Amino acid sequence: MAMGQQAQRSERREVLNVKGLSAGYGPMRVIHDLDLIVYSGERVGLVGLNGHGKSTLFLAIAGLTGWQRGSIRLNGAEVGGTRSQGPGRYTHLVVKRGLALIPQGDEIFTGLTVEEHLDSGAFTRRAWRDRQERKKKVLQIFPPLKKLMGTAVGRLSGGERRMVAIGRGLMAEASLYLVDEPSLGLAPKIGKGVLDALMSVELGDSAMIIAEQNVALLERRVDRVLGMHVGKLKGEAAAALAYQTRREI
Ligand SMILES: Nc1ncnc2c1ncn2[C@@H]1O[C@H](COP(=O)(O)OP(=O)(O)OP(=O)(O)O)[C@@H](O)[C@H]1O
Repeated sequence: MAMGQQAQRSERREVLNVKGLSAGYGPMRVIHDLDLIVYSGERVGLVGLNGHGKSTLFLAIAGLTGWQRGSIRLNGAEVGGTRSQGPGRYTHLVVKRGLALIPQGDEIFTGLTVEEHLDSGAFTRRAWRDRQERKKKVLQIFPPLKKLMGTAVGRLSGGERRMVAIGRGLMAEASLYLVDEPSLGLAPKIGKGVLDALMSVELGDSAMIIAEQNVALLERRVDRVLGMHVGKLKGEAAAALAYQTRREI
């Protein structure tokens, strides 16, 4: 790592600090004793084959797995621990602490318009107050949505729906954005366009983790790529899965 980069990292804040996280569903353990730190301003890629636990890691951060244990600090506050009262019991608190989860499969409501979806993403008081400003930013990132604001999402193409789902996540006043498989199910050119848009998001003091099976879409465009294999992170050292790009500082 270059000296400048090292200095820059030491000044950066830990947005996410995961220690000893295990998580799963019923008797099945999917995540195994996982550690991960993500700093403010970082865009991190998470790659790995189907079923190796990328989505489960995101769900665990949001408190949505069947069970979990271990520490998850979001902006310095503990949001992890044992979830003995069922999935989702504390998710609203994690969201208040600064999490925006953009789940795999869009989770959109076909009868609502594009604008209603975007507004629904501005769920904190501050994000709601600033929603017009935030919508403008989302429309700069996804210009095709401009003409579709009054259109019901059920009438949109797959690529447009994905833009709505991601745009809704970006409406939150979040400091950690978890984006699960943004190119999934899209034609290659459309998927690349969605990834381009995610790369253009100005993170400022926030951070983003993008889970993606298509490594080529992340290559040289994110700060780090981590590989996920059978519920464990294969850090920057695993050449086949992980590499680090160096930004000009
Ligand atoms: N809600 C659930 N209940 C039970 N098992 C689940 C649930 N969600 C995921 N799993 C299982 O957990 C394991 C990890 O799945 P996960 O979705 O986290 O992997 P992934 O790396 O994100 O892959 P994909 O890209 O397919 O989502 C798989 O064996 C999957 O079948």
